[in-house]
Amino acid sequence: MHGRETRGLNPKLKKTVVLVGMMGAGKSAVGRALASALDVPFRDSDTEIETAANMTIAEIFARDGEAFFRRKETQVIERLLDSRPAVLSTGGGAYMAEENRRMITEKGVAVWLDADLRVLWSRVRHRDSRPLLQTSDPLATLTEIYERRVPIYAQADLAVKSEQGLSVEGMARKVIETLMTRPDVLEECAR
Ligand SMILES: Nc1ncnc2c1ncn2[C@@H]1O[C@H](COP(=O)(O)OP(=O)(O)O)[C@@H](O)[C@H]1O
Ligand SMILES: O=C(O)C1=C[C@@H](OP(=O)(O)O)[C@@H](O)[C@H](O)C1
Ligand SMILES: [Mg+2]
Repeated sequence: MHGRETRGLNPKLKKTVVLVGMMGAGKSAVGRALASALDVPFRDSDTEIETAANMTIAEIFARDGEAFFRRKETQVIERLLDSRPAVLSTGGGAYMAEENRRMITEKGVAVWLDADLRVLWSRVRHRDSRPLLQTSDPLATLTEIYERRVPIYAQADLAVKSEQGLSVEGMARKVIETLMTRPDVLEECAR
């Protein structure tokens, strides 16, 4: 799936697609594939924060704390929503802030990548890059975060279910199919 060759269609993105959802839902991986398929820029709020600080997310949490990280996250999302339509992958906690939800829905469209706990755990369990999961029982922590956040993610404008076994490209295609139901977001143009 490359550029505008996607399934012979010529989709034109009219609003920034903002991917939200849990750690491991695939926001970063699917976001990159989606941007490539739609031929639009790809941005990841975590990467933007890391680049600006010249530190990893884990280092920022350790040195400056989560509250500092959340302030940077809001600033980055606000800035990125002001550029031309793109795919913006957020960090898993970004959608929890009411201010962020308001900005995202005003200027873009929020798409929840909805994966169940088992799938999420299988994707995050071997990674130590996520400071919130550096606890004595990371599965219990992930479960607690999941249960607390799901009702908020459910407020997203659109939701796409991420099943075990579906490839990143397959998931990007599923997101495009969902976006196609919203002509105010993704317009199918004649060649
Ligand atoms: N169908 C899929 N959707 C999303 N991620 C997948 C899928 N299949 C495998 N993965 C892998 O799961 C991980 C998801 O992590 P990531 O994209 O960093 O998620 P997030 O940014 O939401 O935390 C990546 O390593 C990705 O390659
Ligand atoms: O869920 C969260 O609060 C977080 C998710 C991470 O991003 P991913 O969802 O891309 O892993 C990153 O922003 C940070 O570790 C906090
Ligand atoms: Mg990510």
